[in-house]
Amino acid sequence: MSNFSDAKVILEAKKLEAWFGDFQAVKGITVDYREKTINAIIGPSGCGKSTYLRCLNRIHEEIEGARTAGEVLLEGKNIYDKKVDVVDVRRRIGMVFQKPNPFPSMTILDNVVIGLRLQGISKRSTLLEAAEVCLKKAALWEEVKDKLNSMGTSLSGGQQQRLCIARALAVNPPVLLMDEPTSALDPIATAKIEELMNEIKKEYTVIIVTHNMQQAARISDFTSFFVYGNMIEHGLSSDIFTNPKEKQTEDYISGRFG
Ligand SMILES: Nc1ncnc2c1ncn2[C@@H]1O[C@H](COP(=O)(O)OP(=O)(O)OP(=O)(O)O)[C@@H](O)[C@H]1O
Repeated sequence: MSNFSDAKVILEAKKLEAWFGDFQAVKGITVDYREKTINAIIGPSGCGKSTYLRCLNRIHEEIEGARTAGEVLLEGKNIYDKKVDVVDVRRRIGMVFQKPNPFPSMTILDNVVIGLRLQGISKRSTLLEAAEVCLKKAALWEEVKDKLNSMGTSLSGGQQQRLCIARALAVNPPVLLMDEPTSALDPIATAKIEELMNEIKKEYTVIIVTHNMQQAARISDFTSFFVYGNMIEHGLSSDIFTNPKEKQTEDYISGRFG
């Protein structure tokens, strides 16, 4: 099995810290993410996984009283640099949330192409072509191709989540963050999303928070194990799930802790 040592590093967290007021939720995380890999983050509830993920595209700072320290380098450039445009950061590091959140007043088509429209693309044929490509990548095209003008919210939960994935992919982000994207879905919808992740990783780097260790083991190339804001262990998923270095990781994956 590949250890991905030839793959280019696309995103790096360096001594990344996060606070809510005086409470430190993320405590100095340093890690590299390689291009076209799936990276899982696992750990007990409340250990800072979502907060850490939200620091990787500067969404954390939107919460009142929240702040960060350290650096996140996207293709070598610190996204926390004062000169950096936050909107551009969030375009290049996309996000899919736990609960599917299609824009309620928009059709399926408009949901997918909203990011392109905001970039000034208005030609209908270009938007339709882009929508088809993204909906195919999100494994939703066959189910919606005859009803692109129906409301996004008319779809099932699993379809809505795939619509949100298509929407995130439309602006071609090199990195896609996913925060428990299947936890609100049934096993069939979950399996569909796991399948499409193998397609997504041909072009994108994915960082996914999941509570489901079988899911992490099945779909990810690398796994990080977090406890109380610290990263206890990070490595190839094949090692973490079969031969972890740290006792705490072993206890967690074997269900003795957390
Ligand atoms: N808006 C907030 N204000 C204050 N504290 C918060 C806020 N959001 C999260 N926290 C705290 O920060 C810590 C980390 O929370 P976070 O949601 O990142 O954990 P998590 O590992 O993603 O948890 P879970 O697996 O349960 O989703 C927790 O102690 C939580 O109570």
